[in-house]
Amino acid sequence: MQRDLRLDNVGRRYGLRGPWVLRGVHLTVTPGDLIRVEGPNGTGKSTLLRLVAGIDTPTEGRITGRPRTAYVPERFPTALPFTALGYLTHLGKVHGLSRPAAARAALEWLDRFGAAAHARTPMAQLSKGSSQKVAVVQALLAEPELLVLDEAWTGLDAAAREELERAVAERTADGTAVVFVDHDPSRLAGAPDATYTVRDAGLDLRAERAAAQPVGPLMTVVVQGTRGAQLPADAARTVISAEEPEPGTHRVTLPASHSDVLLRALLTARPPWHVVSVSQDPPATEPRPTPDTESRR
Ligand SMILES: Nc1ncnc2c1ncn2[C@@H]1O[C@H](COP(=O)(O)OP(=O)(O)OP(=O)(O)O)[C@@H](O)[C@H]1O
Repeated sequence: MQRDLRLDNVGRRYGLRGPWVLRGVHLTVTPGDLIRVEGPNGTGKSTLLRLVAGIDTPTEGRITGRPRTAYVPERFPTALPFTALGYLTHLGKVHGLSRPAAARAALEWLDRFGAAAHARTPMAQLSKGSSQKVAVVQALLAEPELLVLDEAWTGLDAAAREELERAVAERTADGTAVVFVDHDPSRLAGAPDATYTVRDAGLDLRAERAAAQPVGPLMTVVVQGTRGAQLPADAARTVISAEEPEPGTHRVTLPASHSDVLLRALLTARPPWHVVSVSQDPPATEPRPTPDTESRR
């Protein structure tokens, strides 16, 4: 994603005299942003996501800076005359891959989501969960610059839900912007750069990254780099807090779901970083040592 997607004074209503579902909405999505959208049922979250995804146009206002976008809709059409693999290969070709490359990527993604066994199943015969995996894979396959996920975790099994969290962390670390709605408040906890609430047809900024209270499991990772080295940008993006207790040694805290991305970024950096320790943080009910007391030990 080269530049920002901007919604300027955007409004949307259905029908000439329908009530305004959204009005006066301003939103800027920058590369690598992870943005959560929340709000009660029927307030306009899906309407907003369809505008952000570019599959709907505003009744008033402007949307500029459209990047290459992929979208997982709240309801994915299943009655398509393809097998899962046939459908995904077709989409891969639409996104510019050769047929063999598209089929290979589709199979790899289906495998990652535990659905490789259903590759040759006609779409109309897939279970709800497998069909949702195809919905997610069609979006990831496109290697978009902006990924829009409307309740994409709904219907996935636990392993696939985790895999999607991992994929989102990987994509955002690579500069893809992700805008998502999910009914589970702990989804990607601690990771969003911003959380917006749709309320009274407007969009309120509820929390920015610095103020977000992570509630999911956290990890603490201690790493050593060369003296004076800054954490690589890809790694820094995943962390909630970081300190340098002594020169060259960094202690970072991050959502456990992002640890793979952090470790990969550190180990593939040039020169690579040395990982000293990785530990799951104690549950929030146990007192946690403050950075101050730790550094005095
Ligand atoms: N295609 C449409 N035609 C007419 N009205 C629509 C259309 N899509 C949405 N609406 C109306 O717009 C309002 C907002 O709907 P939307 O689906 O965007 O809300 P939501 O917050 O995503 O809801 P939910 O949490 O239930 O998914 C609702 O009153 C809905 O009935």
